[in-house]
Parts: sequence; structure tokens; C-alpha cells
Amino acid sequence: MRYINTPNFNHQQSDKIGILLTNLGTPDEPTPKALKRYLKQFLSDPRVVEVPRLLWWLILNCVILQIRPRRSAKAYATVFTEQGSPLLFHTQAQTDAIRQQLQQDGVNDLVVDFAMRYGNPSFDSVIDNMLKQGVRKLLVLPLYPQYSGATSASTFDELAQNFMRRRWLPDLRFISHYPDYAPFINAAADRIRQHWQQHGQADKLILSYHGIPKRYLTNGDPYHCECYKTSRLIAEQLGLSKDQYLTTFQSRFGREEWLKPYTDMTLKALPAQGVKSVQIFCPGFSADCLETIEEIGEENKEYFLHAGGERYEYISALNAEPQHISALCQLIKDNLHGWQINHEPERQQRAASLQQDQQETN
Ligand SMILES: C=CC1=C(C)c2cc3[nH]c(cc4nc(cc5[nH]c(cc1n2)c(C)c5CCC(=O)O)C(CCC(=O)O)=C4C)c(C)c3C=C
Ligand SMILES: [Fe+2]
Ligand SMILES: [Fe+2]
Repeated sequence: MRYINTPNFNHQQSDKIGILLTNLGTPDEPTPKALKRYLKQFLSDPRVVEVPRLLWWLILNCVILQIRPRRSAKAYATVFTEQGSPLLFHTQAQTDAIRQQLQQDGVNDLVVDFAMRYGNPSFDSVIDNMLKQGVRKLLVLPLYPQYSGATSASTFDELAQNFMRRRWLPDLRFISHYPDYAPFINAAADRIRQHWQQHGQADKLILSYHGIPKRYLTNGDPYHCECYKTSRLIAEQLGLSKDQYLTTFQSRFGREEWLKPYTDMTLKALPAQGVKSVQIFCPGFSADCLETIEEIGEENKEYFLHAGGERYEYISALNAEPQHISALCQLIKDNLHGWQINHEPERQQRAASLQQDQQETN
């Protein structure tokens, strides 16, 4: 059968609004086997690696997947806790907190859940579940503040693939980015200010973002500009002058040139320029994960201290911090306009009308 059908549709089920939060995804376990499965799915995505398919298939299967799973499993083993992968448990906590706050704010008839672009929980399982609960309007919020083809558009591809197989589609809204959304900028600036209150200020604030190949920027990906915009707005909120902060790019993969300045090279060079203390925040990561905890929290700290730096502090991601949750709820509510029925007589009228539909179709 070509399409997924909905033969047992219940006419008395009232329409619900689905809020689907998404993030990148993470391996199920920190083992080479789980890493191979995860990396194969992730690195086979043509939005992530833009290399001719046949050539890339050979490199991925014959070289990368023979070496990287073992190496990455070791790195992941250092960040997994009894709660599992940080990216997974932070995203779960964000989802629970958003559901609770939206309910408290009186936003009704909602189903709030999260899915991962790669690995679990998959888009398929979560969307299935939402539709079964009566979701007829779906708002998708990928938790990537800055747009990139490799992340935001890849999320859209997966959604589109999913809906291509369904007979009955819900109304659909997709938040493709929020790099300058004031409540998000305020939450990030407050997170940094909070850290300053406890630890004092350092010589420099480093705002580090995940990199992408420079080629994607020259081909028109707006990610680089959006990262600089987020940085400028956070710095303005904090009253920092241009020489008090830096924007850098981390997590390179492969041999080609990626967005510069590189975070690791910058940290290795700063002590010789007289910068002895740094604080690092990653405004592109809504949740802590391997790339922040291990790469920024551990690996880059070593580089800086080894190069003569004296004080290095990683400021953790916004995760499920109350101000971040408020910002995301505000963003969701801003994008629900026209979808909510808040007027009680109208709600009653819809309920009566549903009953009538049921009688007519019986
Ligand atoms: C191969 C190219 C990659 C591109 C392009 C890329 C872009 C990109 N990634 C994130 C966010 C995350 N990436 C994470 C891990 C990760 N990223 C790549 C490769 C590319 N990313 C790899 C191979 C890995 C896996 C780890 C490893 O083997 O080194 C993560 C962490 C996930 C976790 O489980 O903790 C995040 C988050 C963004 C935002 C982005 C482009 C803007
Ligand atoms: Fe990545
Ligand atoms: Fe990394």
C-alpha cells in the first residue's frame, strides 16, 4: 500500500495542536556498535555532507565507519550518565517543562513531544503517536537557534519524507530559526550574567558555535551571519565592547576548510596575546551534549591551559533553565496565532458540531 491510512478515524475526537520539539539525536549507547548505527544515519544525510553520493558512500563505509565509531564511543562514554546521553535527557526535560508551562499559561488542547532527527525517538514514532492522539495542527520547533541547511533544512526534509507517506496531513508550521529572538537573547545573556555573579568576569568571553564547511557559506547558507548576529545581540545585552568577546567555530570534521576562526586554534593562540582567562558559552547549542561537555568543557580547556592560559570556565548551555523554557514557550505562543480557540462559546459550539458530525457519519 502506498499511503498510511487512517480508516478508524474517530469523529468525536476534538482537534489538538501538536508541538513537536526536535534536536539532532544521539547514539543509544556509548558503544562502537550503537555509534556505527548513529553515524551511518547521520553522515549519510546529503544535507550534512555535500559530497557526490557514490564517492561519499565509499569513503563513509570503507574508511569513516571503520574507524570513527570506536573513537567516538570512547568520547561519548565520558559524557553518558545513568540518565543516558545528555542531549537526550536535556531535551526530555525541556519538553516536560514546556508542556507544563504551556498548560499553566492556559494553552489548551495541546500534545507536546520531542523527536530526534537521527536515532531515537524517531520522527516516525512520535508523529504517529501525535496523530493518533488527534493532532490536526502541528507546530515544529527544531531547537537550533541559527538556521543551517545541515540542521534546520535537514529536519524539514525528514518531516516532508514522513508526510509524503501519509494520506491525511495536518496543518503544518515550521520555525526555521530564532537567532535574534529577544527572549532567547535575554535568556543567553542572563545565563552569562549569572555565571559572572558567581565567578567574576574573565579577560574574554568566547561565543563558540558548531562549524560547517566554508563551502556551504559561499553557496549561500546563512548560518555564519546568524551566529554573528546572535553574538552581537548577546554582547550588546551584556554591554561588552568588541574587544571583550569573540565568535568562534568548533567541531570540525574532515580535511576541508570550515568556518573560521576555529575555537581550538583561538584558544591555543590567546595566552600569547595576553589573554589569561576565558569564559566560553555556546549559544547555538540549546542543550549540553558531547560537543559542549567533552569538546569545550574538557578538550579545549587542556589546549588553553597548556598554551599558558590560567583560568578557563565553560558556561553550561541553557538546557531546561526557567528563562530558556519561558523564551521557547513565548516563541511557540507567537507561532500559534489563529490556531487556538480560547473563546468558551466557540469551544462549546465546536464540541456540539463534532457530535453532529458523528451522528451523520454513523
Ligand atoms: C560531518 C559534518 C558535520 C556537520 C556539517 C555538522 C553540523 C552541525 N552539527 C550540529 C550539532 C551537533 N553535532 C553533534 C555531533 C556531531 N556532529 C558531526 C558532524 C557534523 N556536524 C559528528 C560526526 C558528530 C558526532 C560526534 C562525533 O563523532 O564527533 C552534536 C552532539 C550530539 C550528541 O550526541 O551529543 C550536536 C548537537 C550543528 C548545530 C551543526 C550545524 C550548524
Ligand atoms: Fe555536528
Ligand atoms: Fe566534537
